[in-house]
Amino acid sequence: MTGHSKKLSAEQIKTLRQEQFLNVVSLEEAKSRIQEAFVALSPKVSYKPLHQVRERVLAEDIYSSIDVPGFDRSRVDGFALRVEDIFSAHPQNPLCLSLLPEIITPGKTPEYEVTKGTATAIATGGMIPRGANAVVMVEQTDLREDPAGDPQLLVYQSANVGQFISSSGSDMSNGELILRQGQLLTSREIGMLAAIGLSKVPVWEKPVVAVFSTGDELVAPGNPLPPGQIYDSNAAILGSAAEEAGAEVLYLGIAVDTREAIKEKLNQALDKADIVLLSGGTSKGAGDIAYHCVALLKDPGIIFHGVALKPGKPLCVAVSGHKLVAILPGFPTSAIFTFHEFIAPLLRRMSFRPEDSKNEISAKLAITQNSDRGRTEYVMVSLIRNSLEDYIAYPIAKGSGSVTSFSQADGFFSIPALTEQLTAGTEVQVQIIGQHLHMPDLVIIGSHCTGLDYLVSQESLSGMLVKTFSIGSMGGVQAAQKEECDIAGIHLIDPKTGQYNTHCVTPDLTLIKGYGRLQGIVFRKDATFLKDAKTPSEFLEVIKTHSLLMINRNAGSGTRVVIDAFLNNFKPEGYLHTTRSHNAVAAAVQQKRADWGVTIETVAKSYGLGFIALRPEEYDFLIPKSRLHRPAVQKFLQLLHTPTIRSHLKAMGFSIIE
Ligand SMILES: Nc1nc2c(c(=O)[nH]1)N[C@H]1C(S)=C(S)[C@@H](COP(=O)(O)OP(=O)(O)OC[C@H]3O[C@@H](n4cnc5c(N)ncnc54)[C@H](O)[C@@H]3O)O[C@H]1N2
Ligand code: MOO
Repeated sequence: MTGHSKKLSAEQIKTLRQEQFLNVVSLEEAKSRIQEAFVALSPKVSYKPLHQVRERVLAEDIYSSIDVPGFDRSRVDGFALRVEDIFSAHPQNPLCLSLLPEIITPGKTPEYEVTKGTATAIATGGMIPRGANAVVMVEQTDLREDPAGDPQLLVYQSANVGQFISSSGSDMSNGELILRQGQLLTSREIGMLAAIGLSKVPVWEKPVVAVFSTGDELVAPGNPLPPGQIYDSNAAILGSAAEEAGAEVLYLGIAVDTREAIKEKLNQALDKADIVLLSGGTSKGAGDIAYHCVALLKDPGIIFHGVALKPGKPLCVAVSGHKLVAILPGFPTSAIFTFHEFIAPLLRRMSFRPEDSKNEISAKLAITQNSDRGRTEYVMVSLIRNSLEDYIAYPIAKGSGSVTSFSQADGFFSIPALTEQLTAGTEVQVQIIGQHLHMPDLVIIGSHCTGLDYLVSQESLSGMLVKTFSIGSMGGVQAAQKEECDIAGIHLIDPKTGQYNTHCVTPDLTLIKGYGRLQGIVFRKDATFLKDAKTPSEFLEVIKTHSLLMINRNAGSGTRVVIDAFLNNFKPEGYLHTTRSHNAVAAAVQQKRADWGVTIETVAKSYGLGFIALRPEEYDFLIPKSRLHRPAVQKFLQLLHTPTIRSHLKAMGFSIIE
C-alpha cells in the first residue's frame, strides 16, 4: 500500500468533485409531490379468468344473476314426502306410504308428483319433486313389500314442513349484492363467484413495477462472490415488498455503473412498467450515475432529489408521462425504508388495497441515542418488555448499510431535525412495522458468542421466539439489573479475585455456569514476523518492533478487558479501530485489513487463522430471579444441560465444566 506509483486520472478527479444536494425537501413536501403525480397513474379494470384473481381487488360490485341453489333440493339421502301423511308416525307406530317408481339423483328432474300417501326416493342434492314438502332420512324408514309385491315405505318419525330441504335462493338469490368492489379476493370469495357462474371477474389491473439494481459491486444471489463484491439484496426485498403492496413485479437484474447500461435498463423498464424502482447511485458521488440517467427524463422529469430524513436522504423521484421512476438509496435499510414511506402507500392506492394501519406504542429508550442536526432521523428499534410490562426500545445500531436493521426491527421512532440527542429512558413513540407486534418468549442481552448462537437456534427449534442483542457483557449486566432481559450472556473477570462473573451477582440475580472458551490472539498463518511468535509475550515484542496493525474490540466488551490486560497500557497501531463481534475481528484479519486481533478459538478456527491462547474464560448466564421461572428460561436451562447439546458445544471447541 506504500510507495504509490499510480496517479488519479483527470477524469477520475472530475468525478470525485461531488455535486451537492441543492434542493432537499421536507418529508411532507416529498409526499405531496408524489401524491400530485399519482393522479397521472390511473388504474385500469380488466376481466380475468376465475383462477387468476386470487389476491386481486374486485373492481365492480357483483350481483348474483341466479338463485343459488337454483331449485329446492334435498340435504340428505332419504325420501321426499308430504308431512301431512306422516303426522302420527313414531317408532312404535310406523306409517306406510307407497313408493313412486323413480329415484331422484342430483341433476335429474323428477317425473312424478308426490301425492297423498306416496313418497319418492331422493339422494342428497336431488331436486325436490312437486307435491313433496319434507324429506325424511333413510335411517328413519324401512322398506317392505305389499301382498302384490310392490315396494312400500315404512316411516318411523313425523317431520316438519321443509325438513332437510334447502330452498331455492336460500344461499344467494337472484339480484342480491354478494361482493362489493374493493374486496380483496381470496379462495372464499372466489368460491362465491364460481357458484353464480362467473368465469371472468372484473379486477383492478395490478400496477406493474420494474425493479433493478445498479452497481459494479453487485452479484446476483446464487453466484460466487469475488472479494469486494456484495450480493444484490435490494432487488429481492424491494420486489417482494412491491408484491406485498399489490404490484406485479418485473425483475430486470443488475445494471453495471455505466450510462449505457443504466439507460438501457431504464428504457426497458419504462416500456413495460408503470413504476420503475432502481436502487443505488443516487447520492451524487463518484460513480453515482443512475441519477444522471434519470435526470434526462422529461414530462416533467425529476420532481425532487433529496429529502431531509435519515435514512433516505438521497431519494430521487421523477415522473415521465404516466410513469413514475424512483431511485432509492443503495443502502438496504435506506432503500426499504424509503420504499415503505413513499412508494408502498402509492402502490396500495393504485391497487386499491387498504392503507397500512399506523400502529404506534410508547416505549422507553434503552440507550442514549445521538442524531445529526438537519434531518429527521428514523431509528429502527427492537422492542422488549421489562418486568413492569413497559415497552423498552433498543435501537438497532447497524446503520443504513445493513439489511437486518429494517428487516429485524419491530418498529421505528423519529428524532426531530433539530434534536441532537435523546437520553436513555426518554419516552418515544414507536411506529410498528407490519400489522402485528410479536413479543419474544426469551430476551438475551450481552456478549456475542457462537456457542450462545447455537443454544438459541436449539431454543428456536422448540418453537420459542428468541431475541438477542449483542451489546457486550457490561450492557448485559445492566439489562439484567434493570430486568430488561431474561438472560445476560457475560464473560467478565473480577480484577481483584481473577474469578469470572461471580462479582456481578446481586441478591436479585442468579448466575448459571455456561461453558469455557479460549480467548487468544489471531493472525494470518502466512504473515511474516507473526508466524514465528509462540507465546503472548513473544507476540507483543513482534508487534512493538514491526508496528503491525491491530483491530480492537468495543469498550464494554469482555474481550476488550482481555486485550487491555494483554497490552498493559501499550497502544499499538489500530487501537482506536474497534469492532463489535468476534467474527468481525477474524474477518478483518483474514481480509488483511488488520494484522492481528483478539477473538475466541472457535472463531479463529472457522476463519483458518493462527491462534495464540491468551486466557481461558468462563462464559456464563446471569438471570434475574424474577424471570427464572419463565417457561422459555427453564427451556434454555434444560437445553444447556442436555448431554447431546453439551457434546455439540464441545465439538465446537467450548469446554464444558462437568
Ligand atoms: N459524501 C456523501 N456521501 C454520501 C452521502 C452524502 O450526502 N454525502 N449520502 C449517504 C447516504 S445518506 C446514503 S443513503 C448513501 C446512498 O448512496 P447511493 O444511493 O448513491 O448508493 P450507492 O453509493 O450506490 O451504494 C451505497 C451502499 O449500498 C450498497 N448497495 C447498493 N446497491 C445495493 C443492492 N442492490 N443490494 C445491496 N447493497 C447495495 C453499496 O454497495 C454501498 O455499500 O450514500 C451516502 N454517501
Ligand atoms: O439517508 Mo442515508 O439513507 O442516511 O442512510
